[in-house]
Amino acid sequence: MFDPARKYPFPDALGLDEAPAPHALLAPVSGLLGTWAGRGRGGYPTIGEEFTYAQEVTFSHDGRPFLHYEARAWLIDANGTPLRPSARESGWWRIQPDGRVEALITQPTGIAEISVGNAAEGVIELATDQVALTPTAKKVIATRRRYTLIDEDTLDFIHDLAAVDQPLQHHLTAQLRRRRTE
Ligand code: HEM
Repeated sequence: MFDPARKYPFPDALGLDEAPAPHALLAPVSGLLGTWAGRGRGGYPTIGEEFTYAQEVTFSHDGRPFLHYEARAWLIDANGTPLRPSARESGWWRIQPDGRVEALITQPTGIAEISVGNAAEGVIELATDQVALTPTAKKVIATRRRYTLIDEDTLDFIHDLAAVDQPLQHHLTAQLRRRRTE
């Protein structure tokens, strides 16, 4: 009989050594699998002073040719003390046989991005193909992201933003380190 309380029988894997095995199409992004944490700096012409933030990012899969992506950030002061929650987002990165990536990413600020790009040799580049906004969301026109695996434990991230009548330009730069469980 169907038991609704039963645990989901197909949990996500966070690493290559976990079941299920990653789908072959995930090869160009398999180095991202796992949980990453680190710090970044950000700014934008409309928001005054630059800010420093901490961030945690997780990429997982369930054996099919897409990644589940989840990220949350919080602002910190010069000592690293948390100040307040900041951006959160989650989504799906669909990997195509030629290394193209189609990403769907949503944010609680009323922004949904459809981004397309490419994954090759540890670099994943994504740029928005479409942005959908809820009626009260800030006017985001485009974003551009680049994730660079510096080594197996280090992930650099940059994020450019065209929004609130500003041209595409830097919003965020971060360096994340792989979080190991042992
Ligand atoms: C690590 C991720 C991010 C952090 C830490 C961050 C941080 C910030 C901060 C601190 C502000 C100033 C407003 C405030 O104090 O809350 C801001 C504004 C903004 N951010 Fe981000 N952000 C992140 C990701 C994003 C993403 C992914 C987008 C868009 C897709 C985005 C779009 C915007 C926009 C449109 C504004 C408003 C600018 C304005 O109204 O002048 N941010 N962000």
